[in-house]
Amino acid sequence: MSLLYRKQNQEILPGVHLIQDISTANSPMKYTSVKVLELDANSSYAETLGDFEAGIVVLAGKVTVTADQQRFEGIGQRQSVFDKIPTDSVYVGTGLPFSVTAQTAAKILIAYSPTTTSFPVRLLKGDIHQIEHRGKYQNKRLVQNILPDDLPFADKLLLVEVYTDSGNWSSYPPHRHDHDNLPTESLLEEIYYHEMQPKQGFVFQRVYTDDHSLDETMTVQNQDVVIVPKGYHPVGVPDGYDSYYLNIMAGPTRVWHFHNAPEHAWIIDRK
Ligand SMILES: O=C[C@H](O)[C@@H](O)[C@H](O)CC(=O)O
Repeated sequence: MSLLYRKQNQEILPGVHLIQDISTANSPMKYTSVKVLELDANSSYAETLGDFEAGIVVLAGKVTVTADQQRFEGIGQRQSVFDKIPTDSVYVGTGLPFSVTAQTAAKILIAYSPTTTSFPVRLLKGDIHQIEHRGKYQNKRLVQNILPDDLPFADKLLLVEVYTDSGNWSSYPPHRHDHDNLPTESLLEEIYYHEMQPKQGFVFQRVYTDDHSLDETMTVQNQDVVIVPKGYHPVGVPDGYDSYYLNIMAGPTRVWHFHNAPEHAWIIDRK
């Protein structure tokens, strides 16, 4: 079973192009699903959620989102993820209908997690994102938190975007969060939606468990998705290219407590 899902490009509605669609139907994931859509200007996508909550992230362009009688016009803060400007998102609670209409050519990511617990629809403006500059030496990365565990606005979903510049590593030193052992470690599945700049770039991502029963190293390309049902999941970015990924995490408890691989934890302690 590969953990790597290559980008597709299927016009599912007039002007609506499906880039990724990963769910329990075509993956081993139980808590997380994702769609990535590219919308031509003036095209629309609509859906009614079943027993799922959703986070709609405006990766690029400007859109209008309607959900549960609310309307959020002209949301989206950037033309490319590599503008490194925190963007806008909309949280939609379980069982509700929503629509997205593109005002400009746009790209959206819809993250889903199963739940019957209802939270209110909410606009998550980019300017509330908590920004972090993590790492040192060659593991520096910029983290823009979209829906972190200290924002009590969702039942299961956690959303974060990470920028890793040329020659650096992220999700590094390797960590896992696949043991339901709070407060030490939480069990969270994870989905990585990747983009590269320039687009022909690639990154290496390894997903592996302590016993190496799972140990897959992938060459990941622009708009590919890597799923992390369990295990450590470091990302290495070759010289000359910059990496972006958006992480969707969810599990039994909506808290991010991770465990660093002990043999690599020294990386953090360097002065
Ligand atoms: O577990 C979270 C994901 O691996 C990334 O969001 C990671 O934390 C990003 C990073 O710190 O490099």
